[in-house]
Amino acid sequence: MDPLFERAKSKIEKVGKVTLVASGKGGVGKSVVSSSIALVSAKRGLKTGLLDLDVHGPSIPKIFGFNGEIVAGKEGLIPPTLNGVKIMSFGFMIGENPLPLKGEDKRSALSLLLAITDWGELDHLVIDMPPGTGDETIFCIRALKSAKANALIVTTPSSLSLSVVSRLVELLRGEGINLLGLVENMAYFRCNNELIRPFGSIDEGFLSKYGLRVLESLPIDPLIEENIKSGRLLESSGEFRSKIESLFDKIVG
Ligand SMILES: Nc1ncnc2c1ncn2[C@@H]1O[C@H](COP(=O)(O)OP(=O)(O)OP(=O)(O)O)[C@@H](O)[C@H]1O
Repeated sequence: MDPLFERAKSKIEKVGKVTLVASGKGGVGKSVVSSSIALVSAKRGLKTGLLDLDVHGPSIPKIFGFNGEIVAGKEGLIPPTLNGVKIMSFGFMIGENPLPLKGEDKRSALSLLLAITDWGELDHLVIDMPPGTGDETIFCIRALKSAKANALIVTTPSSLSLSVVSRLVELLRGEGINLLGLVENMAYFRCNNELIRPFGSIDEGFLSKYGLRVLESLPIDPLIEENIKSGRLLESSGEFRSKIESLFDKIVG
């Protein structure tokens, strides 16, 4: 038994609700969706944390516009609170530098981050998982499964993005994680009142084959990029924001 791994697991087990946000491919908007869910969760009055477990490409500090330093207290690292959300990320330790870890060292780093973060009291923890179905995703799923987490898979409707979703579905279900469904991101935009879906639609046959449902379809919102640059993700993005609120109602209620 690895004591660090056990400590990491027990920390997460104490949280009321845990939402894992996973994706088969990188770049589909997993971090944007996790951050948005966490912001809505905090706005609804839940004590909310957001944990970025992406070792190689952590985006959460950028999305929240955080450049400060984190501090350690008696019980561990104290996650800074930004826009009502407590956030923790490898990005705080490495800044813009690469984290050249492999195999066992990477797993130890993930256990350490889980074990030494002092969340205090939390109602809801949103976890931005590493992308893909590799080693670190499997490790994180095993560390988090005893917390009775619910998972979401973020994908675009493109055939390439969907081609890896099935593997992730099987991985999550094989590890006994409750999979709530898919979030179809960057699914459409509106032009002259016409709804355009540049990547097409998710095939019904695919959904029924894997027993999945699309929980929400999110638009391509050009304001997101601007909002990220100013550290205010959900500011003034009407349709995207209302869809995230509706997604939150479906997954947390
Ligand atoms: N609905 C959207 N509309 C417009 N831009 C979006 C949308 N969702 C995400 N983006 C943009 O797409 C890019 C990738 O998003 P994000 O970093 O969240 O992806 P990711 O899946 O977490 O990637 P990775 O796992 O590789 O870190 C970002 O520049 C983000 O601003």
